[in-house]
Order: sequence, then C-alpha cells, then structure tokens
Amino acid sequence: MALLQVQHISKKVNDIILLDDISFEQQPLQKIAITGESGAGKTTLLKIISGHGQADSGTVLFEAKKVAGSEEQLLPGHKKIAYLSQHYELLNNYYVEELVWFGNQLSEENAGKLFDICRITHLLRRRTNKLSGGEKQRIALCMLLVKQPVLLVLDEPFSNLDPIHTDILKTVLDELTDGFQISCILTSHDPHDTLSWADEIIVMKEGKIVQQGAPEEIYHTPINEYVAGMFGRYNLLTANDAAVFGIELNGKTVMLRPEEFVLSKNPAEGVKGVIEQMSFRGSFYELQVLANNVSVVVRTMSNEWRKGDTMFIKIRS
Ligand SMILES: Nc1ncnc2c1ncn2[C@@H]1O[C@H](COP(=O)(O)OP(=O)(O)OP(=O)(O)O)[C@@H](O)[C@H]1O
Repeated sequence: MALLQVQHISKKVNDIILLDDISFEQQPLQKIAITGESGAGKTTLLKIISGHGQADSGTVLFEAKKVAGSEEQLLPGHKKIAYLSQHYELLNNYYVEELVWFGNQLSEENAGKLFDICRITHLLRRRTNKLSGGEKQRIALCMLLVKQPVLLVLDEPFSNLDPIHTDILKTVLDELTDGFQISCILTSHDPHDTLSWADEIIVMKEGKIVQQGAPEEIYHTPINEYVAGMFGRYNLLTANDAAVFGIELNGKTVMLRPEEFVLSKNPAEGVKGVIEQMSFRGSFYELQVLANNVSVVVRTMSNEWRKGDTMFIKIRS
C-alpha cells in the first residue's frame, strides 16, 4: 500500500491557480524529489501534504487516512509527517542538546544513533549562535526526527549549502531511510541533487505536474524543452539537423544531451566540424561544434581539443 496518496489537489488564491489537479503516490521508503521553476507551486504542495497548508479541493491520504488541512485543525501539521521549511529558524543562544532532547521520543541509544547519523554529536554542547548554516540545518532536521516521524518533507534543503554540506546531507538522508526507515520527499532546483538522490522525480510547472519518472527517464527522455532544460544543457535537432549526423527521423525532432556526441581526429569517425567555442567546467569541457551548418553543444572529458580545431563528430551509438 502507498504511504502517501496525493489525490487531485487544487488550490487558487485570488483567482490565480497555484496547484491544478495534482495526483501522485509515494511508496514506503521511496525517495521523491519535486523540481520545477520558481513559482511552480512546490512549496504550496509540500505544505498541503504535511498539513501546514489548505487545499481547495482534493485529498491527501497518509497511511490511508486523510491529512487534515491547516484550516481544519487547531494546530497545523501531522504527527507522523515532519515538515522542514526553507525558512526554518533555530532558537538563538540555546545549547544544541537542549533543543534536540526537547520532544524526544527515542530511547537514549537510538537518539545517540540519530545524532551520529545527522553528524551533530560533536555539536551538542555548542550554542546555536555558533553554528554554520549546514550544521543548523542538520540540527533542525534532528529536532524533527526525535519525534519519530514516518515521512520527512523538506523544502529546498540543499539550496543554501555548499557542495560538501550538500553531500553530507544527502548521506544523512540515505542513512535515515536505511537506518530509521524514514521516507522522504523534498524539493530542489538543482538537477544534480535530484538526479543523484531521488528514486522518482516530479517536474512541476505553473501548478501542474508536467512529467514524473525515474531520474534516467526524465534526463534522457524529457517530455518537452522545459523538462529538458531543468536537467542541464541539451541539443534539439530537427530532422534535417539529425540527417547531418546520419540519423533518419521522418520529420520528427530529437533531444540529445551534450555527452551523446563523440569527437575524433579520424575522418571515418563522423562528419567534419569545427570547434567554435570551448569552456572548462571542472570535470569536463563544454564545446560548441559547427558541422554542416548545424551547431551543437558537446561535452568531453578529453583536454586534447582547442577552439578552432577541425575534427569529426558523430552521435554515440
Ligand atoms: N499565500 C499566497 N497568496 C498568493 N499567492 C501565493 C501565495 N503563496 C504562494 N503564492 C504564489 O503561488 C505560486 C507558487 O508558489 P510556491 O512558493 O508554491 O512556488 P515554488 O515552486 O515553491 O517557488 P520557489 O522555488 O521560488 O520557492 C507563486 O506564484 C507564488 O507567488
């Protein structure tokens, strides 16, 4: 049975549609990431899922029971669903241990395990005004987790973190799923975070779900240019463009990611082209290649190419 069932959720404010007939399910321990442009409705949806917002119509079922909206209960929220807002705040000048023991429902041993998983054991005797952003966030998370939620709902948890703290948080979330059997749903703008972390991605635009699927599916077969663009650079080739690279599309178009092209110095290995632009991106180079008047973005890990080089390009088979 699904842990969470979101059924036909809609919401309007002043005739502006914030959510339009949103439905999806989350299985126990499934990791779902919701992405989409700013204003797509992600926060509004998370609040409704966790009982901190009110839908106009539709139902959220958690463990097959209705989650009451914020206007249907005195204290908004659901005791088994922990919601961490993008704008959480820790009480100032408290010891961390005072905060995390407050509301604790775990045994001392399990609380200790949780503090270890959240990488905050070394911070327990620290005051809250002497913490980094990443540390504060893991403490805010831990304050929710000591209450033994079943579902963790996180709004943009990676948005203010550097790559090191982002990786720590992803590891923490994975260990919570494995060690404490907690399911998680989160929002993120960053394709790298959603692709590497999620089992399932939901892409939203203007209050609607535009595509839902496994990360590989969303990345390689996006339903439209909006979804393609959310997950990085892409080439949209018409049938005529594709014919340059020897692909027959019968009038259709195809979307190809930059890494789907291969460059070679061997004339037998593709069509002749020239490198018009080149930029270093850390672990790869991004090239703009012109071949028979068709310009494509190409990604390569090789440092053998220079702007102005002539080479031969083909689509990876
Ligand atoms: N209480 C409100 N009254 C009127 N409009 C609202 C209200 N809350 C949100 N909105 C609008 O609803 C839309 C969706 O907002 P929401 O915060 O859910 O989007 P989001 O996808 O989370 O955006 P972001 O990624 O920028 O946080 C936005 O256009 C926002 O301005």
